[in-house]
Amino acid sequence: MKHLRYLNKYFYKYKWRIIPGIIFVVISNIFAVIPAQVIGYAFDLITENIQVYTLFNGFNRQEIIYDIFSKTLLFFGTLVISLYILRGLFLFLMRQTIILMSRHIEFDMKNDIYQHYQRLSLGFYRRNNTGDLMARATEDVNRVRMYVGPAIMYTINTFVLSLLIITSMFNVNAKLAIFCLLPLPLLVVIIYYVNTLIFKKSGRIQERLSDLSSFVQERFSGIRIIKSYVREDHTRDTFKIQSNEYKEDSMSLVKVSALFYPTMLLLIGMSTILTIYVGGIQVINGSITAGNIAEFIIYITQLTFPVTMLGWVTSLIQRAAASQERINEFLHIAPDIQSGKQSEVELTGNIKFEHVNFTYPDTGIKALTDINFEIKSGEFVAIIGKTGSGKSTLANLIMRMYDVDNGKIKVDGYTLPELNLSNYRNQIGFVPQEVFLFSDSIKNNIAFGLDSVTDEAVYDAAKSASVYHNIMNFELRFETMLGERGITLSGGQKQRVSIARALIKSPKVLIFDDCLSAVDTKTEEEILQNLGKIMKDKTSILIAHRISTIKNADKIIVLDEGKIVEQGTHNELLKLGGRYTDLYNNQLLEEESNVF
Ligand SMILES: Nc1ncnc2c1ncn2[C@@H]1O[C@H](COP(=O)(O)OP(=O)(O)OP(=O)(O)O)[C@@H](O)[C@H]1O
Repeated sequence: MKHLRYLNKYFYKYKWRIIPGIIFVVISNIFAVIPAQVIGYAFDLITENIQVYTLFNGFNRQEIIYDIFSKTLLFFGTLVISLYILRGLFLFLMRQTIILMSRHIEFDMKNDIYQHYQRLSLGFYRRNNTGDLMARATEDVNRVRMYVGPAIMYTINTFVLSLLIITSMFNVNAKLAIFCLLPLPLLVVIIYYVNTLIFKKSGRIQERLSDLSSFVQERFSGIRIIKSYVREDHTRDTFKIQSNEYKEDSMSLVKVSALFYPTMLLLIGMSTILTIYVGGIQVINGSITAGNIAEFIIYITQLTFPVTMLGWVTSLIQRAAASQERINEFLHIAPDIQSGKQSEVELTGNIKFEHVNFTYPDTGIKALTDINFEIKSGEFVAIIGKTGSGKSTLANLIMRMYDVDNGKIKVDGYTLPELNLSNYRNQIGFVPQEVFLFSDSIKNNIAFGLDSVTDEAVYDAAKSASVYHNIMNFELRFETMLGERGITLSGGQKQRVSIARALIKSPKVLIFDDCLSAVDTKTEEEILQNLGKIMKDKTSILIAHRISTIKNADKIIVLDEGKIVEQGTHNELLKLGGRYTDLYNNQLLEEESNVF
């Protein structure tokens, strides 16, 4: 329960909704109790009037009595209807304040959670799967909303109504009140247990459904693989098994729900029978009137719904507490990467690694060992090495996606943790190894890193990335949609759009993480030439596998198993006759064999 305390700040924020809400609940319940008393009174009046009417049998006064009698009845009827209309009005106002407040809180919470998620570092996203992140921001928030809205509203409502009704009942007759209320606690307990069971079962159904939809989503995304490996039948069978589990769970829920209403009706029926039986004896004794029985029966009917709600509300609160605990678990995670205190600086692009060691926190894989090098501002530096040698890790460390274990990375003399993170990252153009394009137009994908942009700037960036002509060949040109409902770009086109996205920022430092792999050598050369012009006097770091891509670099760093094994220019490294020369010779051999 303590987890729900987190919500108090929202209640405080919306106090001017919840306070009137409570007042409306009280008023609406007063208008629920008064009609029962009026009906009881009218009931007694009817019995008395009928007696008087029969007394005047044969006299012409009987007509006048009949007239008075029907007018009184009409008056009571109108009164009851007016009272119920007023109750309806206040019920409407109660919902308008409390349920609306719950929607505001839901909105605030979703925004807070989303904002917090964005601040968390890459490690967090690796540790938690997307489905879980989404579930906490949607389903869990929804369960908490059921607490801040309906649960609170019904709790106050049940409390106020029960208080008013029980007081009125005891005012009429204590003995009858006790008999009448006797089955109700049993009803609360049963409803609580049945509801918990229903929630547990529907939770499981929810899980099954989300497993089923993830399964279907993944299989549809991989439909090409399924078809090429002729696994349609196998996939259909797996779907059937999962679908069957969902069906079984749903059937079991239906059984429990089917028991719910009959049990409830049985207990209410018992309460009514007890009231009539005990009340009947009291009427014969003369301690209450027949009208009181009518009044009590209305009370029972009115109490039924709130009492049913009590069991429901208890399970709602339990579920909300569990959901809030899950939400809090993420909200209390502090970002691993904290921005530095240094005010914004304009980078010149001097990067220095001093004895840097780095181990991935989740896997314990030591990716970099004692890395030392310096990139002077304006240099073009290439990083090469076998797969898994730590090249992307190096790029990630420069982007400060992770912090180093020990050693220092200095940029323009500042260590990375000193720098203002957004200001720093904003000045770097990063093209990751795995291209990611949003389901949006090509133009918006290129302009992604900027708040405002001109068409010209987008065209220039596309030209520099040598993708302009490809885009112009599409019917909608730069407005062409990418992603699920749009077109699919080729691997090389995707890489070039991703490069254009980095170039449009006119970054001070540019990092290309093996993003020319799907581009043919002629286009690659063109891009590199454009880059030479754009990045003149700015720092460029290029991670590549092909020596042809990097041979003109000012410095080439050769990595192997997380260590720098060689560094120098192309010619210097060839002279060394070491690892770089081996790579060079291997690639020459490959090219020659390709020719034949
Ligand atoms: N996010 C991660 N979490 C844990 N370990 C990782 C992560 N990313 C990479 N590694 C590990 O770190 C090591 C270096 O990987 P890295 O991606 O830096 O290599 P690379 O040289 O870029 O390889 P490639 O040329 O294949 O892209 C590998 O052993 C890899 O398994």
